[in-house]
Amino acid sequence: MDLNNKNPANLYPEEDGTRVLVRDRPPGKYFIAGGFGGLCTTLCGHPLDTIKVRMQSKPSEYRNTWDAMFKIIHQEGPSGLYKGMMVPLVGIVPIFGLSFFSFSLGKKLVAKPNQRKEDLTATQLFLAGMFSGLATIPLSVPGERVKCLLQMQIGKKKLFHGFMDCALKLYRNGGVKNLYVGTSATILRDLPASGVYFSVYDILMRLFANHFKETLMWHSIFAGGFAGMINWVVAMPADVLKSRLQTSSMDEYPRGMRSLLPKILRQEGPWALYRGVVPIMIRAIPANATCFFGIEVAMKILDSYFP
Ligand SMILES: CC(=O)O[C@H](CC(=O)[O-])C[N+](C)(C)C
Repeated sequence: MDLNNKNPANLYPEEDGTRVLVRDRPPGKYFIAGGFGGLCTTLCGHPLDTIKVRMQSKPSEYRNTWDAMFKIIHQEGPSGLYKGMMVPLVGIVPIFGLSFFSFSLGKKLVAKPNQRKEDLTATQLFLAGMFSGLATIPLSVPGERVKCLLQMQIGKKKLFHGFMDCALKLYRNGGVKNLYVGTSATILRDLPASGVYFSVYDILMRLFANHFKETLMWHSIFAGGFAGMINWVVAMPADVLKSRLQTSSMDEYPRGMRSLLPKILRQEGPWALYRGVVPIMIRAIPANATCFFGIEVAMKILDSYFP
């Protein structure tokens, strides 16, 4: 699909025709399109996310990705892979919306006076991405806490009956603090990971635009899949800490990461910080490629209604 067809809504050549510029859109459009991208990401990537959380939180039970997948399907049926999906479906849409919205806002904040968005340096894009990661923390920490706990429920006797029940039980049993278990680990994960995610995507799209003079749908899908992979290479160690903290009780690790990290390194070695990397990498490419595919489609629709 040519993103440039008929009305060049999102891309247009500079006067001398040598470069292609990305048109600036209002941040509200990024919120809606980003939310739709989040929906595509969840539908495509949730089963592998469940395998990752299980492997990270119960390492002794699952030998590898396939072992985890077969055990879950054998013991709980295929629906076991979709456990806890209601939270991302309800939560990821606004989180991704906010994430793409605040990245576009972050680009405005880091731009020097008269500097065009297209001329932002890699460092500026990284900072705008970190800003986006920070903006989503208030929503993503409780969302991840509930999602991880639901994904870890095994067997018939269920402690939590859905995401509202889980959120309410956590709140009644420890207040807001209980919902925000794992905040530091999530900050450590999302700030640098969002920084690389958005900067890698934007730089790749710029390279494509300069090389091909127009940007096609597959460029966006490729750049999104690649950005998703790099995002997780950076995010993994903090993600392991986050998953362990968020699937434990409030008093298990009283000093949070400072209690957990030395314990993991002592008992399991540094490679434990990359536990779950296989399912997350298998997930990252299609999940983020579909995310950016969804965003491009949503943007095209929005541009045709609100040029
Ligand atoms: C940690 C995370 O959710 O990363 C997102 C990519 C993915 O694979 O889900 C990226 N981002 C939060 C920046 C939208």
